[in-house]
Amino acid sequence: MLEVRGLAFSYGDFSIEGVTLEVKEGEVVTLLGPNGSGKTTILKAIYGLLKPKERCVFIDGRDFHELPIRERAKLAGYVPQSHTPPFPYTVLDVVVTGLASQLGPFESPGKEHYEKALEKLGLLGLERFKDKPYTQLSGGQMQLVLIARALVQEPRFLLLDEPTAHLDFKNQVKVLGMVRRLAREGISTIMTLHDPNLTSVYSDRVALVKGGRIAAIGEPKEVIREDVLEEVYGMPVSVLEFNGFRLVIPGGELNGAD
Ligand SMILES: Nc1ncnc2c1ncn2[C@@H]1O[C@H](COP(=O)(O)OP(=O)(O)OP(=O)(O)O)[C@@H](O)[C@H]1O
Repeated sequence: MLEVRGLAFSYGDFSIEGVTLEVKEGEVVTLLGPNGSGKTTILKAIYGLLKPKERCVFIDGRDFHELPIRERAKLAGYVPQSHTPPFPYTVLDVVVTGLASQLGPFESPGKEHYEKALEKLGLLGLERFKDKPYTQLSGGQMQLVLIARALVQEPRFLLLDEPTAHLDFKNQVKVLGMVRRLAREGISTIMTLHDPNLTSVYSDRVALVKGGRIAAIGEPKEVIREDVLEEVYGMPVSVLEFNGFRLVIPGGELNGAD
């Protein structure tokens, strides 16, 4: 289990305060909230790219940020919103960099590492791009490659920052379907999303983030509610029930009037 206990972080004029959540084995937890509410900051602070004010991230009771880098890489994989490698790597090389922490200081990746990378590219339908320069891919293709790079580590916890942001509808469903499939294998995901409908369909639990704090947390049916979403987004919404899922559509006037 991954536990975040009272995470606090400050950029100066923006603070994260008292973020507490638990992610069990095979659970998918989504951070949902307005632009600038702090979702990416929370994810980066959990992963340790930003340093929280106090020790606050524990996996199976062990302080995650204190563990050696190799062990951390086996436990958690992080996929940023975007990433530009410093060299014109091929797609396959970018995926192999996900294994960097598993190699010795002067060790080059071997056949088995490339095979593993190719397998993860296959999972995302990207084998045909393996020799293409990563920088020549579309935004959505780059995002899928970054997911493959995290998967190649075979971590127990995946931290995905807006994994569907640049993806067409089919690829959104493919990536989130993969997140669910991994969850069945015991791999947990914490991700940020912007679409309350995808959030409702693919999450076990949802944390609504507002102003650097968790405004509400629970199963989709508990928090994807008109009163909660109206409070968090400051706009009218209507929530419908369909096949057991919560579907959110804009409320009020559709011409933009409040
Ligand atoms: N490097 C930085 N230095 C200073 N302030 C920052 C930095 N990165 C983000 N912020 C500020 O922190 C706040 C939260 O940003 P964050 O990226 O976590 O929000 P978010 O909820 O992920 O937003 P979005 O949905 O737009 O991606 C914003 O006010 C932002 O301006």
